[in-house]
Formats: sequence, structure tokens, C-alpha cells
Amino acid sequence: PALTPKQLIERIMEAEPPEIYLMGDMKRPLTEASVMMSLTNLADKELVHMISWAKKIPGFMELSLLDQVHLLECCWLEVLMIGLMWRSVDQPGKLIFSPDLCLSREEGSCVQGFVEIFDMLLAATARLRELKLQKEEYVCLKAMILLNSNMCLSSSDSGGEQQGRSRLLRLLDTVTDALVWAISKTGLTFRQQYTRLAHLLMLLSHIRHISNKGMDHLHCMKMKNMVPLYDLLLEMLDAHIMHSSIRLPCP
Ligand SMILES: Cc1cc(O)cc2c1CC(c1ccc(O)cc1)=C2c1ccccc1
Repeated sequence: PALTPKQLIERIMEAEPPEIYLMGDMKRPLTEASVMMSLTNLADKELVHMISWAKKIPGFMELSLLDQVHLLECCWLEVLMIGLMWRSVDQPGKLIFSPDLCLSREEGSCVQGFVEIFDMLLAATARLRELKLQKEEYVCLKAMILLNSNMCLSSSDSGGEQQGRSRLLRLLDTVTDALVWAISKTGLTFRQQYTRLAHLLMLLSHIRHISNKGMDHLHCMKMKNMVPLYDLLLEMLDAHIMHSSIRLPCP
């Protein structure tokens, strides 16, 4: 039986991952190495929760295992980043990586090449604040990032693949219906509702852009042995590098 938009949102809200504490792992003073070490430590923990989050999204488990892996490989940093933005929405000028790891852009500048990406993250976060993003809208957007990451690593176009693709698109439509439902609860006029839908969806292209910049930066950090990427993270990073055509030289 198909879920109503309200029921789908309730299921996705329940799937939300817990807040991760670094447990005092953040060594002061901040150095490039200590920041990247802490972010790697944090992200590695978050990825474990991200996988169980995805499996709780109704319909995700019905996709082929290959599709499930491809979607997560493609969007994991986008999902981490929209989560970061959501946690930071009430604290202008700061990025709340975790309750015990908040960085200002000055502190971020201690990592070479970080401040440009920080500013993009802070600007996108300011946009969420301006839009007064609701949690119901946030969880729909995050699920759309996963389902819309378009299997950028899509395999051959066999018959099964076509069936998988149409199932994925139907799933994406159910989350779109849930987002439209969440927006309709904000008491806006119809015109204001579809304008808000456009504003929220346009944010997704910024998040993809910031994630691509972050992935390039992370790759350079890895090449400089700045981040001890753990197995899961290494696989995720390598999947991106393997499938990205042009690799800019590390600055
Ligand atoms: C801007 C930038 C540049 C960069 O090189 C790396 C990262 C980031 C942000 C970020 C991040 C981590 C956790 C989050 O919850 C949200 C974002 C990471 C990062 C670090 C190590 C492993 C994985 C991801």
C-alpha cells in the first residue's frame, strides 16, 4: 500500500541519524592536520549512520544493491554537507560539524584551500536561514539528494537497468510529493508555494557544486597524506575519483 506524503515524511523523519560527538578529540590549537583528522574521524562515523538512514527511506531497499551503492557513492559528501548546513543554520558565521567541533571561517582558513569552500557552505547555510527551512522540508531535500544523485556511476543500460531507473524515478516522485505537501503546510499562497519549491530545488545545485569542490579538495588532502581516510571513506572517495573524468592538479 502506497504511503501518503504525511506518512512518508514521518518515516523519513524517524530515519534521521543521531548527532555525533567527537568526544574531545578536537585538539587545540587548530592545525591543518588536527582539523582534517577530526573531520575524517567525524565523517567516518557519520557514514555508518548514513547507510542505515538510506535503508530506512521507503523504497530504497527495493532498489538493486548496485543502485543502492552507486547512489550513496555519488552523494555521500552532499548528504554530509546538507547535514552540516542544517546543524549550522542557527549560528551565522560558523559551521557546526559537531556539538564539540564548531569552526568559524577564520579557523577554517588554517586548512589550505578550505576558506573558499567554507564561504560557499556559509552562504548556502545563510540561504537556508533566510528561507526558514523547516525540518520536514530538510529531510525531504536530503532524501532527494540521495535519490537524484542519478546513479552518476550508472552501469550498462540492460533491461533490468531500465526497470531500476523507472523505479528510482517513481521513488523520487513520491519524495517530491512529500516536499510539496510539507511546503503546503506553511500556509503560503499557491504562487508562494511553487516559488518556495523552486528556491529549495535550486539550492540542490549549489550543494552539488560545493560537494564537487569539497571532493577535489579532499582528494588533494589525501594526496598530501593530510587525512588518514578510513576504509569506508577511502572507498567512497576512490569511487568519485575513479568515475570523474577531468582531475584538476592539486594546488
Ligand atoms: C569543506 C571540506 C573540504 C574537505 O577537503 C573535506 C571536507 C570538507 C567538509 C567535510 C565534512 C565532514 C563532515 C561533515 O559532516 C560535513 C562536511 C569534509 C570531510 C573531511 C574528511 C572526510 C570527509 C569529509
